[in-house]
Formats: sequence, structure tokens, C-alpha cells
Amino acid sequence: MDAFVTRRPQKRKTSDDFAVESHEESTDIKLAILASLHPDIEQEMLLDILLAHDGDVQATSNTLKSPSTPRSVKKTANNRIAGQTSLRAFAIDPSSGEPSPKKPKILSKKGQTLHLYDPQDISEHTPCTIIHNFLPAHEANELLSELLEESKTFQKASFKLFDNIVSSPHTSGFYVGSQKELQEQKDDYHYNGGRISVGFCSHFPGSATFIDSYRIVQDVRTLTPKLEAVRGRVQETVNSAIEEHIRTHHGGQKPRHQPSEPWCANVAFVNCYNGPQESVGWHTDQLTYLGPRPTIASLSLGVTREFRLRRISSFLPSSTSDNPDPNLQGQVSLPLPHNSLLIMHSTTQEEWKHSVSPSPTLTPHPVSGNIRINITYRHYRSAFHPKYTPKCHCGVPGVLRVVTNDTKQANGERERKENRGRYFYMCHAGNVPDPTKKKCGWFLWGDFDQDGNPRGLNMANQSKPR
Ligand SMILES: O=C(O)CCC(=O)C(=O)O
Ligand SMILES: [Fe+2]
Repeated sequence: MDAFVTRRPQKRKTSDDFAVESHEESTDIKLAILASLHPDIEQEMLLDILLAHDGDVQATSNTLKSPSTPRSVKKTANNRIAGQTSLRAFAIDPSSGEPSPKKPKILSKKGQTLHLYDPQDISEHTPCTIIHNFLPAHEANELLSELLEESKTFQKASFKLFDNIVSSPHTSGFYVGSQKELQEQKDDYHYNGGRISVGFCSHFPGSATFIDSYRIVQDVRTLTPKLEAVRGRVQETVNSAIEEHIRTHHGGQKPRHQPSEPWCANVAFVNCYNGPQESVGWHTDQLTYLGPRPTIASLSLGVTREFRLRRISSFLPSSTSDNPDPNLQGQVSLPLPHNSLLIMHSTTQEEWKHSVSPSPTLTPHPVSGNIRINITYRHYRSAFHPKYTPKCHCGVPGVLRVVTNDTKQANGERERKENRGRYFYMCHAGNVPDPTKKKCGWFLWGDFDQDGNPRGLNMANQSKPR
């Protein structure tokens, strides 16, 4: 069996189409859906029953609900359900009929989507690490229930796109660690009646034009007891994964500007996608408060959705942006099942874009139905507190960005090839949802040391710490 499939982006399907086409869907995606619906059942068991039902997810799930179905549960030493195993074990070499030890070379071709589920494939072909069944099953369900309740009061974020104010196609809430941090967030990160928090640098669909859009959050909350309980475990796991990733992907040498201080989950964004149409478009997360080369940890709960990644073309390997290799230009899609932790490592935000696309159909989750909750734990670094952010001519803290070949509109001179990968601050008054604000055209190169800390003078001259 293939551990992945490629396919062209598909037209929206009806549920009937889905039934007909379900045989063409990746077995990995079906397994991801089944694993999220039946977390106590072993991967091998899921696969056997799925094959016995000729690949029909619904029929498999019905069988698995029956108390007479065997469910050989694997527990680890600390009583957690074992992680899902790699599908490599099932790969058959067509010439010998034996399981194949060799993995075919996979590429994400232009116009095609490469679907990956196996953690090893994900680690090899994306800048991310995935951990399935991250929390003990009961804890994941309790966290999901708590956040489903919280999400009833979430709001859609506002953005400014081409002078229009639009709202995001999902809702979200923003959480900090303590009352003190909450007050500080309200006082220091406040602007124009709204809090500028995680922003997006988006590509408008079908256009080569670069735009910025910013998520304005009106309410800040303190971490709920369960978000707080999970935070320490996320932190520990992420710090080990960062070390491992540097060893396996960067020859033991962290990328330039990646912080060497330990990663600390001091804020969390919680997104709620209520139904198959709720989504988030292609974007990179805003760097202003995270600093260069940030790591972000994303815990998914509830119904499985597809998370997509594609490289920003100036960062395509073995190609130039003028002549990119078409074999490396496609997008990668990862199903994110209930209780999976996706760690976006330090090259993700500057070199890739990500999205959660609308979904043709969903297989409801037993606790949340068609709702997906996603928590992104982030490290707001003290060196990037707004009191240190350089201010533009409007007197407003600027926004931190990196030059890519997608930033064409940003300002002629700095888009020269030799500037790609350089950081700069610019005015973002024109990007907040206030039609009276226009950009002042201010620009400043960011100057960061090896660990991504502001090098000082440049920054200090612009804005004095309070
Ligand atoms: O829901 C997800 O998996 C991604 C959310 C995201 O990209 C964001 O909050 O910036
Ligand atoms: Fe994001």
C-alpha cells in the first residue's frame, strides 16, 4: 500500500460523489479519520477492518462501534495509548510481493497535492513534526469539551484586505498565562480599540499580489485550567522536538536567527472551525511578537481537517524563483486528526505558507460532531515586546516581515534578490480595519543577531523601552 498519494486539487464534492470516490481517497486519510473516531483501537486493527469493508470509512466505523469488535489496545509505560504506527510496514514490493524496505522518492509536483500521514514522511517532506495521540485519550476529550464551551463566545477576527474590512472564515480566542499578563497585553499590545496580535501575510487566491492582513482581537482571556494543564507538556515536547529537528535536519547547527533560549508556550490562540466550510486561507503567521524563525505548536481536537503547506517560491530548493523546479512546487496536505500535535519548526513561517481549506465532507467526531478546535501555543519573546518594536512615522509599532519574492509590492529596492531572507519593519496602519488610517511608507531593516535578538542601537533609537 502507498504511504501517500498525489492528486490534483479537486472540485468540491457532494457526499454522493464522496461515496463513489472514496476508493480513490488515501488510505492514510481514512486511517487518520478512523484513528480520531476510535482512538482506543490499534492502527493495525483499523486497517484490517477498513480493508474488510473495502475501504468504506462509514461501514468500518459502524463495525468498530460494536462491543463485539476486538480492540487490542497497546499501552505505553505511562499508560498512554501508543502512537499510530508507520504505514511503511504495510508497503508491498510489487516484484516480490514482500514488504518493501525501500521508500519511493516523493515530490510535490506543481498543481498537485501530496497527501502525507506517516510522521516520518511528514518530517522528511515538510518543516514539521507530528505526534499522533499526544494526550491520554480522556484528557484530550476533556480539553475538547472545555474548549467547545469556550468557543461559543469566540468571535470572527477582522482583516483589512484591499481597503475592505472582512472577517475570518472561522472564530478564535486568545489566551495568556495570568491576570498580570492579561492586563499587560491589554495595555501594551493595544491599538485603535483592537489588539494587534497574530497577523497574517496572505496571498490573495489566484493573484500574485502580496497583501497583509491582521487579526484584531478584542478580548484576551487567561488560560483555562485544562489549557494550562497541557501547556507544560507541550513545552517539554516542543523543546525536545526542536533539538531533534536541529540534529536531523540542520546537521546539529540551528538556523541563523532561530532563538537558542528554550521555547516557552506563553500565549495560545484557539481557533474554532464550525463545519466543513470554515477555514483559514494561505498565510504565514506574523513575526512581530514572535521574532525571526519562530516555532509554533498546534494541537488539533475534534473532527479531522486537512492542513496544507506550500513553499514560498523563493525558498524552493535547487531552483531559482525565476526558474523553479516544477517537481517541488505543489502543496502538501496533512490530515490533522483529534489529539495530534503538529510542531511547525523554525523555517515554517518564513519559507512556507499554510492553510486549512474548506472540506467537501467531514466524518463527524463523537464529541464535537463537525467542529474542529485548534490550539496554537506560541512564544511571545520578551525581546519582541511592543515597547521595543520600532515605531513608524504614525507613532505606531511597526510590523516585522521578511523579504521573499512574494513581497513584490512592499517597496521596489528592497525586493532585490540579494535582499531575500532579510527582515524589515514597516508601517501597518494601512492594514488595520480603520479606513481613516493610511500607511506612512516608513521602512527599517531589522538587525538581529544569531539568536534572532534585536541587535540594539537600530531598535533602541526608534523606540525607547518604557
Ligand atoms: O487550524 C490550524 O491548524 C491552523 C491555524 C493557523 O494557521 C493559525 O492560527 O495561524
Ligand atoms: Fe497560521
